[in-house]
Amino acid sequence: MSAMVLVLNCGSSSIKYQLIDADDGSMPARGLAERIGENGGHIRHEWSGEPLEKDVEMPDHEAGLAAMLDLFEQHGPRLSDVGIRAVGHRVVHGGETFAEPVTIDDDVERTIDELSALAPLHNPPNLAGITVARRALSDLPHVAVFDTAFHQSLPPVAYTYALDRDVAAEHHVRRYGFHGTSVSYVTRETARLLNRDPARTNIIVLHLGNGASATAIRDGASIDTSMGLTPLQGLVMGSRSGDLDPGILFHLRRSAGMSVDELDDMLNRHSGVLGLTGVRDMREVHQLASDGDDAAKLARDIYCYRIRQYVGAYLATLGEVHAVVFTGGVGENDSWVRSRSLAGMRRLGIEVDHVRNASRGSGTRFISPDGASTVVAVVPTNEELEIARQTMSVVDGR
Ligand SMILES: Nc1ncnc2c1ncn2[C@@H]1O[C@H](COP(=O)(O)OP(=O)(O)O)[C@@H](O)[C@H]1O
Ligand SMILES: CC(=O)OP(=O)(O)O
Ligand SMILES: [Mg+2]
Repeated sequence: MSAMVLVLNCGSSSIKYQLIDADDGSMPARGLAERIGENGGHIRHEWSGEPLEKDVEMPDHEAGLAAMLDLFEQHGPRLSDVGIRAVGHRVVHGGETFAEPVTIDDDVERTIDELSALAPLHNPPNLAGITVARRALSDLPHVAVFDTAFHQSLPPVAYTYALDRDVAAEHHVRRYGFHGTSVSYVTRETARLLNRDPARTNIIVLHLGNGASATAIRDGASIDTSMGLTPLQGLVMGSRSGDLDPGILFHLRRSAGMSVDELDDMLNRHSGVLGLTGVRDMREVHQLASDGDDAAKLARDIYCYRIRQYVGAYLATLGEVHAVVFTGGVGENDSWVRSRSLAGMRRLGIEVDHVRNASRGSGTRFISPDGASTVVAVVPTNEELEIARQTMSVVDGR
């Protein structure tokens, strides 16, 4: 029987979708609907041959999903023809409730809704996608796969903030961690690359995309990670600040009169690389830097400095590290960031070979010298395949 899954990743103004075979990773179709709820809606639908580009106004996620299903019906592949088995949904926050993927029913939807307070940017659009997809594709099982699930193995010493414990307990304040679906995939791929049993492998995974995180893996399980209660903590990101002194918030509240919503918006949407430079894409930052822009040079140095500090922290946490792995759009493509982040760590067993690092491969590859005590590698992530696999594991009970 086929293992074909429709994977949906619904963001606040976009729907990313892939039709993907959980068994062999083949991907007959994929696409991206953008500018949902704004003017100038657009869908790019890729199936055999030239990608199809279409302008279509999508006032909400329901309209976005309807437009997507229309493209499948009109241009193919028709979902009824490909033997699709299930729909897999990316859900960012699963709180403490979900340590595993689950089949979605009304109760699960309600719980995801309740968790929106902990991930106001991510869970509401995830949920909107689920609600409309369950209605439109009502004869298929729908499975939620959570970014937080893989990090449920964190020990209390890593997930507990040093706050009033009663307040923290009442409001579920703890570190949850995100990007777990990606990190889980990359962990398994890395163990395979090293020819090691994942359950005996220690890895530092650097997922550097729009959001960015570092995770310490001991014996195949996540034991610490840089994102926290929300995906705002940790590394410097495209538009998020990452770590800062919480006192800054009180200072800006009192001195600049900024409201909580304004602070939230600034830290999540106008900080990080964007706040420092005016552009969010690392390629544009490099362009500015090579044109002599000092703010861009400083921003990329800060970006790499934060990564290196987390690598140092997780070396200390893990004691022994078999691999440091880069993934995500920046991690997979940006040799400058990789080399700058790990420069001067030879005495800690970490070294980047500059020829290997600079070579323009696109697949999984070592970038450390032969015989290095800690391997440095680039391992492209595939969150959609991981979501498809986890979805099928729920559907088939396998
Ligand atoms: N060739 C490249 N060099 C440097 N950075 C890149 C390159 N390609 C993509 N990126 C970065 O990757 C980011 C997107 O990462 P990705 O993991 O695809 O994002 P998402 O979190 O949306 O899945 C872009 O914003 C850009 O900064
Ligand atoms: C949780 C998170 O940060 O996701 P993304 O990188 O897709 O924004
Ligand atoms: Mg991402």
